[in-house]
Amino acid sequence: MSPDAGEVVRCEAVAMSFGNVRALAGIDFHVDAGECVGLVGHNGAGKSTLMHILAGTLPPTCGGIAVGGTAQPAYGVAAAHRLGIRCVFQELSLCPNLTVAENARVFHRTLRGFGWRRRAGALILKQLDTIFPDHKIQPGATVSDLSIGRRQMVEVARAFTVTDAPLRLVILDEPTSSLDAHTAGQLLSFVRRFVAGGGSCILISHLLNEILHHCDRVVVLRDGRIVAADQARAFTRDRLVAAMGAEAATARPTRVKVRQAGEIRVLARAEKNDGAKPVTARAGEIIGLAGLAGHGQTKFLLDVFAASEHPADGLKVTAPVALVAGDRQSDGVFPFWSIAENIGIRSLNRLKRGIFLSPEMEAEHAESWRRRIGIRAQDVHANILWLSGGNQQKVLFARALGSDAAIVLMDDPMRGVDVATKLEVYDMIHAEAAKGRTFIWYTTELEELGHCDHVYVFRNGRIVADLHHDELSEEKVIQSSFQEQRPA
Ligand SMILES: Nc1ncnc2c1ncn2[C@@H]1O[C@H](COP(=O)(O)OP(=O)(O)OP(=O)(O)O)[C@@H](O)[C@H]1O
Repeated sequence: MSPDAGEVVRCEAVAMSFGNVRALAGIDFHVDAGECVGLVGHNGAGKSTLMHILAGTLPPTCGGIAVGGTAQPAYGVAAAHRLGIRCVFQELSLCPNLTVAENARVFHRTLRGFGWRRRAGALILKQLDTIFPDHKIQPGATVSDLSIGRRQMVEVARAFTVTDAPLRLVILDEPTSSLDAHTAGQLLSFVRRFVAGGGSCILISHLLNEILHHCDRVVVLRDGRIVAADQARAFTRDRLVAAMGAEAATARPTRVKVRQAGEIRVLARAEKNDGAKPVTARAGEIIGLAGLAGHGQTKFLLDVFAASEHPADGLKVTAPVALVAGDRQSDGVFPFWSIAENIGIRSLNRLKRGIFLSPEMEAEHAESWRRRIGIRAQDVHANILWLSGGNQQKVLFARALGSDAAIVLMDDPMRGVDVATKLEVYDMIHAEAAKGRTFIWYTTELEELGHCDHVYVFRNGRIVADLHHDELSEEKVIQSSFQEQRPA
């Protein structure tokens, strides 16, 4: 490897296999100082694996890594940190039982001695203020009490904090997947400021507009190989999608036929005794929940879910419910179970022979969904954690859609799902709604609201707008997200 002054990191012929799964098939990849490189590819293409190798958390099966032009034969987490390479992983890595400040301290071992907690708090707060000026996160807050969006903000801010070690490259693996459009915009403009100041970033995202508008160069991975690499301005969305191998992934019209009122009614209030309008969802309706992240949408979904089991004040649910969790790490995936068990858990009654669960029926059920929703796994008996993040999310869809639930609650469910799969899932949602299934869908991706019959916008736990499909626009949703509710 020849030294290059402007080069931050380079890997040559890097390959990685997990058993007989080849995640990377020999990759040459580099990042220069002062550039943001976008990395895209289908679910399971190998993006996170490459990032783990660059962050030193996974040693490659073969190939070499050089930092600043110097080969690093003994590369690992400590070396990466010392050399200024940080990573914000897709599955967040904060310690949930520690505070925000304590999590910052874990990263910076020099923060010790008298007053370390205050100094760690000040450090992370300064970075949060810089990246997300209106974050409202307290350094003393326990991480498990924060919403997934706020945890993502802390994780991002922590990666950019500096004490004694240098900071040269920050790898961001789907950093906006749990952020609303406003907060995602703040992060992406900060990334541009960071690279303008000479820092470097790798940005992984399934939101291709983020890649096209905020990266200097784009690299496309497909089945563990680089299939395209060029300046961002040389790509169009269609060229990116085609390079990813998703021929069918052209945008389709999102207009949905507004259906007649049916017999299933979900009647709920966003917050008890607050005078807000009730949410009504009828059979076959696709209802959107919007607004800035953390303004009560997830709580509302969880309240509906709980009310389907136990009657609750002001909340009436008259049909079986399934939930697609957005925070798969804490609420969705059973980590010690196989893919088949994770898919079948919501359908146990239908997978029994006599009184016992039939492993064959469970495997058949999972196999049919593996094919239908394109879960990239060699075997449904494999542990779910062997799947890439997006493929784990597909398992959660399969669990809900394959169940008998008449109402499917979706908590920002497309986190980490690739473009082609998203379009397939949208089609499935429309087909299922046409058959009478009801969807209540919280999304941080504004364009997904176009699939909904109508949309409730949340602010501070209350519904501040009820927008019908025909009057829906991004501006109206954003405007309502920032407006306080008028007195009823
Ligand atoms: N710990 C593991 N054990 C077994 N297989 C793994 C493991 N981690 C990743 N893989 C496999 O390696 C391949 C690449 O996965 P990777 O997570 O790098 O994909 P990705 O491009 O990041 O996908 P996504 O967009 O879904 O996050 C996949 O086939 C995945 O199943």
